[in-house]
Amino acid sequence: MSLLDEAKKVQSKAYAPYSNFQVGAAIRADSGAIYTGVNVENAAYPEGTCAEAGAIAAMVLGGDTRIAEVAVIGDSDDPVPPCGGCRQKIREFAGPEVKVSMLSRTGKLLTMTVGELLPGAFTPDHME
Ligand SMILES: O=c1ccn([C@H]2C[C@H](O)[C@@H](CO)O2)c(=O)[nH]1
Ligand SMILES: [Zn+2]
Repeated sequence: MSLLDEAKKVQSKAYAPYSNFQVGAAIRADSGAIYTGVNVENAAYPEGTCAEAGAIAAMVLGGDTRIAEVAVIGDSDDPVPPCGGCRQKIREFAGPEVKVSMLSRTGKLLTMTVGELLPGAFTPDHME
């Protein structure tokens, strides 16, 4: 199954009663393992979490810390890009060359690199 199919498979498990905007994300780690996540909203709106964040948490729990590829699917007519916070979260575990594939509900596909999504990023390298 493709990484986009993995994201699609979990999308309907999203808990999004406030926005009604269900998002599924899938990460392939360098190890080859696949991790998925969905957005989980909260009555206290700012406490909601993104699908990408859920997939990253699952990845870390699974023992992986390097991302090889990311896929995101949203309920929109246009491909759903990761929010700013998720771009930073992804960059922590992915180099600028890593591809992020974004799919709309209508099947439109957009692929960008992490470096294109977050140019000039503050990265772990800056902490050395
Ligand atoms: O890439 C994205 C964009 C949005 N959302 C979620 C956050 C919120 O629950 C809902 C509407 O913004 O979609 C994600 O999970 N990932
Ligand atoms: Zn986000």
